Amino acid sequence: MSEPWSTHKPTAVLVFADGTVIEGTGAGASGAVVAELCFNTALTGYEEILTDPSYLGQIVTFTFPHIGNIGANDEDIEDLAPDARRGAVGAIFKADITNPSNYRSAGHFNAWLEARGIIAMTGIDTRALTAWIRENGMANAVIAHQPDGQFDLEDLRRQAASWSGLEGRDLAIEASLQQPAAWTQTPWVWQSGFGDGGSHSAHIVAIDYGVKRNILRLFAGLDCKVTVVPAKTSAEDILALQPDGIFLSNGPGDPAATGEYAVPVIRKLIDSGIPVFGICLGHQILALALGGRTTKMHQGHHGANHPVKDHTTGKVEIVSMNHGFAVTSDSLPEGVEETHVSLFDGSNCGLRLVGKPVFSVQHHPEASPGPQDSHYLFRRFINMVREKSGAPALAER
Ligand SMILES: NC(=O)CC[C@H](N)C(=O)O
Repeated sequence: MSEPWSTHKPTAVLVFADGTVIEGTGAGASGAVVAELCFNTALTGYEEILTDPSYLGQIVTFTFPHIGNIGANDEDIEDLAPDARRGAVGAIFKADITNPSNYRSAGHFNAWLEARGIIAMTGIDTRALTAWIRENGMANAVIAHQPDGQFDLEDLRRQAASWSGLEGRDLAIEASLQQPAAWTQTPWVWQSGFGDGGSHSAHIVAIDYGVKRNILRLFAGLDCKVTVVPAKTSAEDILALQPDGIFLSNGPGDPAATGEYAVPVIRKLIDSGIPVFGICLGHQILALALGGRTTKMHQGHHGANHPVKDHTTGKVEIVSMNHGFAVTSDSLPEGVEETHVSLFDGSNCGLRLVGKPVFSVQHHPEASPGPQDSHYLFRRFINMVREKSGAPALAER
């Protein structure tokens, strides 16, 4: 038979270093980008996921089949600089993107992807691809979208093969703000939207390795004045701001690479006696500062339904996760206690420095997207701050 079965030409490809090519339909921005391929199993919050700066250098495969059908808006962006395009560089979906249907939508998701420079493809069996990542690990790959369907596959394969990957890469410096900034917005509330922080009971200085907005909102919502400072700010400059608490943010890339400049700063801040709280990358770098080690994970944790146990209370919380590196539990030195553990694989999810107001978690207590079980950690931190000033403690839950 000489007639082709289909005249459909793929307008997007995912190309692996070994030459494997997965064909699909292009969406979002056109072009090609090499990155690490990971998956996210959350059912909601695609806009928050794609704008989480921790995803810089990664392509996100969504296991949930319908992505984009509630459109896009400016309110659900997690990146601090909304136009800076720091976040996931590529995205893979099962279903084609439909017209938006939601009262909060301000535009079509495809146009939003394009404006943010995110290269995407649809028509992929994303659950099968996720099963493949689970077996084989997070691979380096090129995602390419060309409306005319013309691809130089050998060139794309070479790009995938020659990319050195995320290990050893400091991406926090790319995700971080260049100048200090004040943050006042409080969390979104049904029917009234975001609020603005008022009187201030404490000053939190957040070191920005790629911070998510909802973290800052939760601090502002707990009556804190919030100042965000760039990743390379010195301990002296941070202390000059007279913080009551110091926050170490989430962020992209390898904690070991970022730790090179962050660790000496964090050690000095711990010595100052001011309470310190870290999330995700901030947790990993804090572990390094305390003498622990981090490793690259096989498939990472990316989703919104991960069970984590808090050893302090014995309670299990369902959490939002997004990490591809982890703190090695047995590397934690004496005096540093493991406080949280993943019930999926037993990996470390939290630590505290015994006798000091210093602790951190691997998961994302701010959620966005995800369950709010871990919001109590913000109150735990603020209580450390309040204890120092003699203010009465907030209820943790
Ligand atoms: N969300 C984060 O802060 C991620 C931390 C780090 N980049 C990792 O992948 O493990």
